[in-house]
Formats: sequence, C-alpha cells, structure tokens
Amino acid sequence: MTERALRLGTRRSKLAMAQSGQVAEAVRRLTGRDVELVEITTYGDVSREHLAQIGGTGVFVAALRDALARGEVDFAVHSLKDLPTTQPDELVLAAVPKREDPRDVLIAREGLTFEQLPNGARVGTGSPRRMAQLNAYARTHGLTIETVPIRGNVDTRIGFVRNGELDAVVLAAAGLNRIGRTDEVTDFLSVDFVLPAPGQGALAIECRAGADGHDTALVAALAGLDDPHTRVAVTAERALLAALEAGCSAPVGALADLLGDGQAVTEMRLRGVVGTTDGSSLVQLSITGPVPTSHGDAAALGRELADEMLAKGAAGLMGERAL
Ligand SMILES: NCc1[nH]cc(CCC(=O)O)c1CC(=O)O
Repeated sequence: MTERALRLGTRRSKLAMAQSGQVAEAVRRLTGRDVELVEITTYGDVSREHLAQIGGTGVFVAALRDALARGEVDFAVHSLKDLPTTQPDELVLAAVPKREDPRDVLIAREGLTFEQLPNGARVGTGSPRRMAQLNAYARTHGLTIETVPIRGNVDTRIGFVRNGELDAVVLAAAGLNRIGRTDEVTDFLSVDFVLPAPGQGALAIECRAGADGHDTALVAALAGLDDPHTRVAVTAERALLAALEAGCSAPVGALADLLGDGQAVTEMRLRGVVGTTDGSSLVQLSITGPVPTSHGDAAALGRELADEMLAKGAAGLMGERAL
C-alpha cells in the first residue's frame, strides 16, 4: 500500500505557516512520509474584535480542532499558549517540541528599551497579562505608560511603531524568531518583570486520539518530536492556569524552568503572576519541587501554586475578565 501524504492543518497567518512548515519538515524527516499543509481560517483570524471581547480561549484553535475531528486533516500545529486547558476526548496532544525563547519582547521606536521609554509612552498590547505586568514594571521604575489595545498580525503590530502611532509594541520572542524578525527587537523583557503566557514559546501537535490504526501509528510516530522537559514545564503552567479558572486572555503569567547543577536537571521551579490590568496590584509567587516524573506530578505543582496564589487574593484581581 502506498501511503498518502499526511495532511497538516494550519492557520494561514505568516506565523502559523512558518511554524507549521517547520513541523512539517520535522515530520517528513521522522516518518519519511510526505506532509501537505491544509490551510484553515479560524474565527480569531477574521474577527476585528478585541480578543477579550470574543471570549479569548480557543478562537484560533476551534476551527483547526473541528477539521481534525472531522477527519479533514491528520494533525494540527497550534501555539501552545492559544490552546484551551481542556482537552477534548477525541484529540490527543501527540507532541510538545522543545520550547523556544518564552520571553515577551519590546519593539520600540529608535531602539528604546522599556526602561528608556518616556513618561506617557504609548505601548501597544491587547493582552491583559501584558498590560498588568507592563504597568507594574513601569511603576517600579517611576514611569507611567499608556497601554493601547491592538490586534493584528506581527507586521501590523510592528507597523504601529514604524508609522509613529505607538512608541512601542510587545510581542512574543518565539513568534518573531519563527518568522525571522528577531532583529526588530529593542528589548528582551526579563521574566523577573514580565512572565510569559502559560505555554508561550512552545508548539502543540495535536492528533485524533486513535480510533483507527492510522491515527494510533501517527500518534506514536509524532512522539518522536516530544521534548519531555518542555512537556512537564508546560503541563505545570497550564495546570496553574486551569486551577485559577482563567482562560488564555486572562491576566495570568506562568513559567516553569528546570534547574540543574550543570550535570543534571534536579528541580523544577514554577513562577506565576496575576494582576489588575493597571498594574496596581499583582500576586506573584514561585514554587520549587523535584523534577516531575509524570504529567500528574507536574499538574500537581501547578495546582499547588494556584492554591497559594488564590490564598493571597488572586481571584479578586481577575475580576475584570471578559466573558
Ligand atoms: N497571542 C497570539 C500568539 N500566539 C502565539 C504567538 C507566538 C508566540 C508563541 O508561540 O508562544 C502569538 C503572538 C504573540 O503573542 O506575540
């Protein structure tokens, strides 16, 4: 039997095409099979509304998942941070490849860093998580900034700085890396000030859970692209997000990193933050434990940190969430 090409469902944006192309190449190498990209338009791509208004969670993902569930494609690549924390029974997260730089970055006029921005600087971001932490970061440096909600693809966002409408925009380093635009960055924001979205910088490769033999074989093959360290880190971050009952547009930042002695990885540290979008109050905590040896252990660390954050009033700071 000649094996047909594997169909990879992808969004059409430049970023989605870049990351799907990279995964397609890796899958070709891994399986020796042809991989064909199938473009799917998602509601998140066509809507002009702000993300928070259209409900945030899953707007980029739902159409891809539908195409997958209907059998129109064999697997799909998502930005992990856009993936809702609930996993549909019929789908499986077959691989989480090694994560890229998880940080947020600033692209500002005239090469300015965040701390060099003038008072009143207009900084574009529609993300409540970024607003909360950028405003808090500004406060600790005696600066006031104005966060301006923006939407659009990477080119559009950078365009607001080029045309003088904004002093700066904030984007994810990973997205810029994947489309070869890292040279535009004027400041890599330290995670000590701005924690990324849970799962930021990582990709998720999703398949049908395997009702038939083809699906099961594909899931097994794609496991070759999984990076276990990234997997436990993002599992903990997403468990934190889920336990805070917050969606991907909520003001929650989280980052798990594996700490080692240069020889071996010994511990995992999970940091989390929630805050009001004006940055006037943040709950930021960290927890360290042995490197999880199972998804269950990783998720437990996330839930433990969530409980500590809730005990410090985290829920009250997320009150301005949209529906
Ligand atoms: N919210 C949109 C989104 N989803 C994933 C990325 C790219 C970074 C990543 O893969 O984590 C971006 C753009 C951005 O936040 O700048």
